[in-house]
Amino acid sequence: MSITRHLEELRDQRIGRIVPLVTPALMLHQLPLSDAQAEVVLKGRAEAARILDRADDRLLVVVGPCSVHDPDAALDYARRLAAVAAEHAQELQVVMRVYFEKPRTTTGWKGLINDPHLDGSFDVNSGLRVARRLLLEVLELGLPVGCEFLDPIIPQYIADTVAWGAIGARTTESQTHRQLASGLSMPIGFKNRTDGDVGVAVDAVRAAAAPHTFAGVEESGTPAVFTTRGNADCHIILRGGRGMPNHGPEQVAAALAQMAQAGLQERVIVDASHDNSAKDHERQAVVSQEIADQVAAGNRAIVGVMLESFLVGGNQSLGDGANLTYGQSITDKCMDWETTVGVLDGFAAAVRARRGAA
Ligand SMILES: O=C[C@H](O)[C@H](O)COP(=O)(O)O
Ligand SMILES: C=C(OP(=O)(O)O)C(=O)O
Repeated sequence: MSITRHLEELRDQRIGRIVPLVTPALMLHQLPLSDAQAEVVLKGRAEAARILDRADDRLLVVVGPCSVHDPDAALDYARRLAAVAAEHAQELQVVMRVYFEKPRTTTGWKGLINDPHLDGSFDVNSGLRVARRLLLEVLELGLPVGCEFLDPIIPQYIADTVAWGAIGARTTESQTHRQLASGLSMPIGFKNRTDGDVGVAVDAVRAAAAPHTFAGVEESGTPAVFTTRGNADCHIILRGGRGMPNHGPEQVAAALAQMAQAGLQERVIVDASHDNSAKDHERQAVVSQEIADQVAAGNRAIVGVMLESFLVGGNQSLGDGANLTYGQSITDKCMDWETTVGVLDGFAAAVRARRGAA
């Protein structure tokens, strides 16, 4: 058997297509951060870290669509959010959820970077460009952004714009993602596992705090061995699991006890969506109130909340990508804008009450 034939039969047996990908360096050169935008990121990261350390008694509020599928609608949302964030700046640090990578339970649309035209054409080069442009536009409004990191090379294209990051429930247990978090420049929240297990998120926080060495891709696109310094700003996010919530006082206390037992700072972000609201957007406001009540009663370990919110409530099916309702999610159900404003008012009032109780 010839060597060529040998290789043909050995390699890429299940690869259908390979398309060249723009390098991170080229994308950063074409879409650079301005000084003002960089300031928003740096300030956002520093404020988030101070809140996590309880040196700042505000709440970190990560709020925005489940996923971005229409950059115009996301920017429209960002403009409204920037105004409300400024109103509540004394009580809340608002970070907009600008999520481009969707982890799926089985299959489904995997986000704007993976399939920006929403039609299965998987134009990842455009997806990265559209995503980075939107991130810069949101920063231009003075609003820091939060992203979930899923694919381990995507941070090279966008991480410089991100003030706070998440590792999702499906990847919290993954060594690859813990290593990635250990080298990321912003605070990272680890969700509890989809079955509700909080221990894996606690383990993840410990793992990500340590230095790691692993293979990755440099800004130039060259493969490289990275050695990280460890990320001290990691924390857990309670999102419920297997249809059951874990945002109540007992479950929050139990999660904090697990953290203390592991020698970690007692601090937690609570997600009002996902299994804490049974993925029902109308329940999110109720769950938010239940979280706000704990804050108002003096719980200082609840340092932040996560909300899924968009212009229009609920969600819609992507279908063939045509005739979509403007401003409505194509992934998880979101609270509508008016409800979101009320929920943010409620969290700001809870922070004032907590201060009063201190
Ligand atoms: O938050 C988003 C979704 O819950 C997550 O991506 C999983 O979605 P799926 O179960 O619809 O695939
Ligand atoms: C995917 C998400 O959540 P989880 O990992 O908790 O399912 C999300 O917040 O978009």
